[in-house]
Amino acid sequence: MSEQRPRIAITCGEPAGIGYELVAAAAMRSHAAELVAIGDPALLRERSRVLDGPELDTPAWTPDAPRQAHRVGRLPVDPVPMAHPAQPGTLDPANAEAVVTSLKRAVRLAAEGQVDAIVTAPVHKGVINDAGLPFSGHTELLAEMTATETPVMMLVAGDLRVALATTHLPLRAVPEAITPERLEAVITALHHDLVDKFAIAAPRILVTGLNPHAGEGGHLGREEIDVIEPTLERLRAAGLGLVGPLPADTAFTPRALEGADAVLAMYHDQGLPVLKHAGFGRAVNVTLGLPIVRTSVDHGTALELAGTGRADGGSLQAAIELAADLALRRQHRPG
Ligand SMILES: NC(=O)C1=CN([C@@H]2O[C@H](COP(=O)(O)OP(=O)(O)OC[C@H]3O[C@@H](n4cnc5c(N)ncnc54)[C@H](O)[C@@H]3O)[C@@H](O)[C@H]2O)C=CC1
Ligand SMILES: NCC(=O)COP(=O)(O)O
Repeated sequence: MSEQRPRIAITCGEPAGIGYELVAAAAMRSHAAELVAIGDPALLRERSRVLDGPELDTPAWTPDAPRQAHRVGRLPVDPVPMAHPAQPGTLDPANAEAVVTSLKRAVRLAAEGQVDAIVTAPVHKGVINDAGLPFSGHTELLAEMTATETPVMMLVAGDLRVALATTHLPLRAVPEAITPERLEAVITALHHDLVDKFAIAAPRILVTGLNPHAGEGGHLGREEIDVIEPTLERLRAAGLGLVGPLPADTAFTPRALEGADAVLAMYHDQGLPVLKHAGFGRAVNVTLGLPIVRTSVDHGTALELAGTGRADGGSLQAAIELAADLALRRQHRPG
């Protein structure tokens, strides 16, 4: 089969944040993939002026455009104009609808096969909700739009992969969200995509407990005994390589991680601080369990850096590279 250069749609994210200038900076580099932005072309040009070099060229793009190689300094844009002129560092709920429209357009393009992957720059969840648009995160929106019951958020920094059993929930809602059904679905999706997307033949997954010391035999919480351990037992019987539930405080020590392909943490701030300590600036957020390829950066909108040209584009670069790899792997999948 002949190899087709992947076409990647990049959403530019919150217009008051660093997304637009990072996307413009990415377009100033060469890529093995074709890049198409979805967002406000005038804002991309404006933010490209804070970077060293000439202004970005932003021709209009439509899905019927022929495939072509990326050209440094040129970024075709599927235009979604902002409602108000965007100011770096100043959130404006009037622009939230355009942000969400860009995302939805990207998901539709991927679902229809017009693009091979999507990469998302960071949005500001708060301002989207302030605008009256209920929004917990890309992960949840992607799941809803693709009818995916159990999306799995996984961040990757080099060899370290950290997936989450729950995503954007208040901490007090976490224990009751960790049901046997949810845990089984998350672990099954994680195992499946480590095999299918990351070509790991027999993944070994470390699973943390929820409570300190993994519950200390039931004296510090019973979720390990009542939910996690029985679920792991069932899945081990089905052949999955699972270790745990492990006390989370030592699950990420180099010794515990030896031979592990991923760690499944029970909630956002149990797993992600470790991952970001290890690889902030080069890590990638990838959503597993979806019928489309989606990667994203490891950081947020960094409002205080917006418009300065000083934000680090390493994670966006890594997200583009991983999206291209995953899209190519899909092309080569039999059937
Ligand atoms: N994928 C997404 O859409 C994500 C969105 N967010 C959103 O971002 C907003 C702000 O979140 P925060 O917790 O403040 O995280 P943040 O990542 O925006 O900022 C945390 C710290 O890291 C620095 N930083 C972030 N990105 C950087 C970069 N590229 N180069 C250099 N320094 C960088 C910031 O200056 C700040 O000191 C929130 O609304 C959150 O929901 C957060 C994470 C991911
Ligand atoms: N901390 C990662 C994060 O919040 C990104 O979430 P999402 O918007 O990619 O679902």
